[in-house]
Amino acid sequence: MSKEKFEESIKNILEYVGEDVTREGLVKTPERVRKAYEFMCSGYKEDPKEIIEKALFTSTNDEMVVVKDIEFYSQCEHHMLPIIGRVHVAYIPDGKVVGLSKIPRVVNVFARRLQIQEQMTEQIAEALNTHLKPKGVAVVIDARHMCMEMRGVEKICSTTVTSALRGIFKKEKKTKDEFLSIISSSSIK
Ligand SMILES: Nc1nc2c(ncn2[C@@H]2O[C@H](COP(=O)(O)OP(=O)(O)OP(=O)(O)O)[C@@H](O)[C@H]2O)c(=O)[nH]1
Ligand SMILES: [Zn+2]
Repeated sequence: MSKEKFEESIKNILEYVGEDVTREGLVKTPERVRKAYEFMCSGYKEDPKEIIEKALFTSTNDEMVVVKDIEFYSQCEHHMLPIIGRVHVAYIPDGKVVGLSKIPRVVNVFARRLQIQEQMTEQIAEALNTHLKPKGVAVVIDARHMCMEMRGVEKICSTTVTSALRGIFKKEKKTKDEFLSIISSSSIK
């Protein structure tokens, strides 16, 4: 789709809500919104395989690696309103570790799309499981949904927690419990 068509759609929305699209503050709004959407949906153009495989390092470490409190912004696919939260990721290496920064990068790939939280949780776990091939991977997301706060049911104190477990995290309660105890101190601010 062309940039012009996108911007025309935003003008239509502004008119629909009763705005004067020619007033000073709004003249550049369609262009600004387009650029914001290009950024917020840039994850569609990114490949998690490339991100992970670029920074794999041989390691004999086989203890749990946890990257917690990775903040993210996404948008729900139902209302296109923000989902704001934190992702906690753990894996147990099997001969290879991944560059630490690549984990938040993978989170961004899936956050910067239209999402539902359950799918985003699965996609992060699946990408790491497939391309890092660890003994196990665990992903927990704790998030606020603006479609449940700013409108609709209007519940501002409620957060949603989702998880995806693979390999040893699924099989061994001890491993899962260790992960849960490491992330238990985290909460959304
Ligand atoms: N499972 C799941 N549901 C979500 C997520 N984000 C938003 N939703 C829900 O998607 C549902 C869409 O329901 P609909 O009844 O079609 O939409 P609606 O009339 O706007 O619903 P209300 O939000 O209840 O006013 C709502 O219950 C939202 O809370 C998500 O990440 N996961
Ligand atoms: Zn929603």
